[in-house]
Amino acid sequence: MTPILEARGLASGYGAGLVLRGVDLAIRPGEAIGLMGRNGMGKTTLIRTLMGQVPARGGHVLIDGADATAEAPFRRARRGIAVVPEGRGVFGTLSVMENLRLAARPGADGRVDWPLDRVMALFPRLAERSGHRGDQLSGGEQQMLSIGRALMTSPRLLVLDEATEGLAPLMRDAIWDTIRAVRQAGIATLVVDRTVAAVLSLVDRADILVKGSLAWSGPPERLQADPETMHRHLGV
Ligand SMILES: Nc1ncnc2c1ncn2[C@@H]1O[C@H](COP(=O)(O)OP(=O)(O)OP(=O)(O)O)[C@@H](O)[C@H]1O
Repeated sequence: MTPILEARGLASGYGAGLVLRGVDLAIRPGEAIGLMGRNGMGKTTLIRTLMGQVPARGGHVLIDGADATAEAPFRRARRGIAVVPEGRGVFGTLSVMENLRLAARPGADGRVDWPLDRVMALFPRLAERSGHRGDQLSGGEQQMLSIGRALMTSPRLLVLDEATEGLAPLMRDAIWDTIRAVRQAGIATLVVDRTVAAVLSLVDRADILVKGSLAWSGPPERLQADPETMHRHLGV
């Protein structure tokens, strides 16, 4: 199956420093991938380079097998890739409903897989607070809203960067349940999260970045059976 999104020998960085040093990674339709690695190894930079927010300095980004390395970020997003960014990206002065409506657009082939009522059904908590302003929501509710906004674009691939960071345990569980539901709906997911056990319980494959290249890739069971690798590359 042709990957939705692929990095081939991808290199990028900031200023004089190189962060990614030739990353190969592919996400196929319906796959759930855990992008893992210790702090500062380049996970967020990889997401930003895949989406075009950080320019590639070498290698290629492919979307559906076609070179997209020079494509603008909004064009990549229109091909059905939605990112829930670290830090959430909710409009604080707009209501929950307005935040969702503003994000709405049809998916890559014109389909609307996630109309407002389906998003509201996934997040009853947001439905109850539909008139509240973004900045009146708790951190977990803002995270739900951010995921809801991403779903309003009917993505084929949802990228989640630190979606559970800073949330209380119950709220974390609610976010993991949501990611599971998104997955079951057939959407591919690329998940970056510090909660290693939760990520491994969810994904089909773990890809571990070490110093800007892919150091390990395989099924979560194989990683869990290898405490040496878990400790060396993930610090657990
Ligand atoms: N805007 C920026 N300008 C300069 N350097 C940056 C910038 N963003 C990240 N870096 C540096 O790039 C390296 C990789 O950071 P990145 O955020 O991609 O790592 P990460 O694996 O996502 O880690 P974390 O879990 O800490 O976010 C780090 O050394 C970081 O300091």
